[in-house]
Amino acid sequence: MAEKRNAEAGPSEYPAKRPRNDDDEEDIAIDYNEEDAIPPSPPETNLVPRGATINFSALTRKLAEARRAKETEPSNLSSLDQHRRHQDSLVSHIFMDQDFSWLHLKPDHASRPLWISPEDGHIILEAFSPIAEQAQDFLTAISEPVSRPAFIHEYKLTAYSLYAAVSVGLQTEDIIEVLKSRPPKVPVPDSITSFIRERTLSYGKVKLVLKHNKYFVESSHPETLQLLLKDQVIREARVITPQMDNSIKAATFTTSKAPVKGSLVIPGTGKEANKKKDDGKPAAATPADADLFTSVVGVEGDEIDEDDENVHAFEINDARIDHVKKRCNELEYPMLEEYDFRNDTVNANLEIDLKPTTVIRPYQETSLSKMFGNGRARSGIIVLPCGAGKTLVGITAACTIKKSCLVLCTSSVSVMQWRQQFMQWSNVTDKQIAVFTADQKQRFAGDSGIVVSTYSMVANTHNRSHESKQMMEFLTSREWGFILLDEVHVVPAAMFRRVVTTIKAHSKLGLTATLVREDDKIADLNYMIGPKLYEANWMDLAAKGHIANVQCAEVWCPMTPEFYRQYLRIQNRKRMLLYCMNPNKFQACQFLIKYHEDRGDKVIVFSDNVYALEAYAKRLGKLYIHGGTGQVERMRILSWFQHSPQVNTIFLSKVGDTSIDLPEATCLIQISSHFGSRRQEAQRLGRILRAKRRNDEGFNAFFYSLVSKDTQEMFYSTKRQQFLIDQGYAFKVITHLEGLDKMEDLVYRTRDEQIELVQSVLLASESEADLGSDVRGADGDLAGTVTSKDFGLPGMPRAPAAQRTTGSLTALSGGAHMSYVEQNKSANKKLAREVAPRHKLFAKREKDKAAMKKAAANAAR
Ligand SMILES: Nc1ncnc2c1ncn2[C@@H]1O[C@H](COP(=O)(O)OP(=O)(O)OP(=O)(O)O)[C@@H](O)[C@H]1O
Repeated sequence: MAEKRNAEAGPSEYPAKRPRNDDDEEDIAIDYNEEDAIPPSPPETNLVPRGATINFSALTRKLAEARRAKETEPSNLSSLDQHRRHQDSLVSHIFMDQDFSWLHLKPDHASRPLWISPEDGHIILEAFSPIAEQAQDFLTAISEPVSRPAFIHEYKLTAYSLYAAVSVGLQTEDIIEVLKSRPPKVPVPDSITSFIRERTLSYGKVKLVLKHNKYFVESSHPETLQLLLKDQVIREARVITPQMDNSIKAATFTTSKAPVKGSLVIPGTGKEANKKKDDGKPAAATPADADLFTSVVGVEGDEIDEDDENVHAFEINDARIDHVKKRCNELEYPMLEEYDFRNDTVNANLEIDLKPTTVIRPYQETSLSKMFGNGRARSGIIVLPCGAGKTLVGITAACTIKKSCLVLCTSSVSVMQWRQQFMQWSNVTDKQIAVFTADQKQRFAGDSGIVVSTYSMVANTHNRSHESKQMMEFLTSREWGFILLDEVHVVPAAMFRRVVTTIKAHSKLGLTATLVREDDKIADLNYMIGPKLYEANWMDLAAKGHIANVQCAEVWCPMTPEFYRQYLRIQNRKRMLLYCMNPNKFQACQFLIKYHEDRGDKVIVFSDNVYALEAYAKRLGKLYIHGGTGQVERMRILSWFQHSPQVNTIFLSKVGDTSIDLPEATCLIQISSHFGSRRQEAQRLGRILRAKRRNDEGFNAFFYSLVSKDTQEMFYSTKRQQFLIDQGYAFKVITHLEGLDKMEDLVYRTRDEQIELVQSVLLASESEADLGSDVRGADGDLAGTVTSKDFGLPGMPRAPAAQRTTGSLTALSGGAHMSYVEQNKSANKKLAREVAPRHKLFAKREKDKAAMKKAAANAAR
């Protein structure tokens, strides 16, 4: 369904201009499809005023009465009786089934920061409590953060979060004990303790370990292995060697087990969450941190305590791994994957280390301690905010494992960045690191090394060139110690499956900032990659100066009468073009650019809609980059933006959402975006979180979303902000920009100009309204022309005077048409079968192209 909508939404930038050939298929489109790609039109009635009235005095009165009633409650009533009794109280009808007044507060509840819902496992934390920080560490380990604004945080206990907790070494009784002890204001409801017991009983009891190139199912609970071996699928997959007899005791053999070094402490409990395994050293904010880091990235073999007594294992056949994993999942004994890399003598070591000058930050270290806490590499996902340095986390992990490593990312730009960062942070040599992209198919020298590639290059199974086939053989025929999956959330699960099963890797690490999808596929990652090992708090990192403080604002721009009339009249996609091109938005954008340029900020303006992008950039005299802008031109513009005081603003289409590292940027203005995508909003914000000046005193970065008032855009805008609001960002609403009216050279000031603008929008073809349908660039007619011809920037190399074209040879020969539905491969296949509709599509495209050329000519006039 999501794919279908996506196809309807039009091709996204990269695929739209690339021929359907494996060698050009390295980039995957930034995919904001999922449920909100082409969402149903929101009802205009959803544009509700933000301050509904509540009768607080009546509510307070009723609450006081309820409190009085509770104080007179006989104490020997069972909780349930009390519950029922309160259902009849005056306040109950207000809170309905959310009336939890029957849960008695502990006498010292004011100093306790937690409240746990007995019904759905939601946990509320008072973030202003003195022990909130430690409680937060514990809560992020056992539950999913739902929302973390400044004062009150919300978490949720889920089966997956408990799976993750167990996987990083927490034990059932420890979780319950910590929860029951100091923090909660109310006794922990029985429903919660039994949920935790039920869910953690089997989780984490079984591990899949690759040792000496053999797979073992390992557990410190022999009865669990016995139970598994009763299952036919698992029994048949087991390898029986002559040394083992048939009893489980003999069939399992003991193996080494390392202590867990990281731990979680709630002060006052006197209890560490993983006390049973730990040596008692607290993990956070103590001098032992240095040791912890050593345990993470530089463990010597003899630091591991051998505890051969308790761990039992049986070997399973390599070929049956997938079956066994699947079966264990079905039996509710999901296998944790751990790689005992130091005992792997079969795979060659890779002699790489972090450079002595590389210092990883505390949160990077903590995240890695979750992966390497027991001396082995656990597979899973680390979630860090945009710009927080996920790349270095991945590189440190690779330097710890010291085996061949495959890095997969989303675009060829990222591939080059990963390679460059490996060179920057580690002592890896040129010969040890290779890239596999459309243009370069390198192999590393020697037995071990690093390959950086894209998901598409590895997952693609069609139309491979001879060179690519050979490269794939190289990748699939060997055993990888480590696979690093950058931006794990963007790849549809089907794609993951192919990548994860094609490549034989001992351990997997997924990195992302936004573990959200609008569909339900995010849960697949638990099975495909592993549990979430760590998730950082954005606000904490901002407070500590690791990422910038950002002021977020939504600027409401009223539609001009001419634009609004057309907006109400038109029912097709052009409505979107109308709210993007609203003259008041134009003016707000111009004003904000000027205001921030004058303050010394570097501004990025984002527009998903390429028509609007070009129109704004040309009218305001700024440089722009979109999918059709050639690589050289892109690099030139980005370099001017970074180094020239004359280029302080650039316009970017969604090609700039991810992978563009511009630490100079300090202000973002969003004029058009992809419907309700929460992920895109967060990734865009990420462009300014890495601002170089973030540690200047009182420094703030700025993020503006320009929204045309009383249009669908307001609905989408609210939805988009949700992820960031949950991370603690507050969006201010600006309804009036002080000083805008007095601005000189304000564009579209007169009614005539505005009417002319609305006419040109109406003349534009409907396809111009597509988000990211960057076909102009594919035709090579407009991309980059503003940058090379319209701007004479003294002191900068001038682009050649000749007309630029950015189309490839394939495009010239007509092959580019194939890329129209590139993003949806199954749809491509379908189209290939259905000849007639394909012709129609081509005919429509020709029509669109002609209309576009006409519009471009109009715009140029
Ligand atoms: N420990 C560190 N010391 C110094 N600089 C660091 C450290 N970690 C990260 N950085 C810098 O922070 C910036 C952001 O890092 P990186 O690009 O890895 O972020 P990211 O989390 O991958 O962001 P995004 O999700 O937006 O791609 C880079 O310029 C990087 O060099």
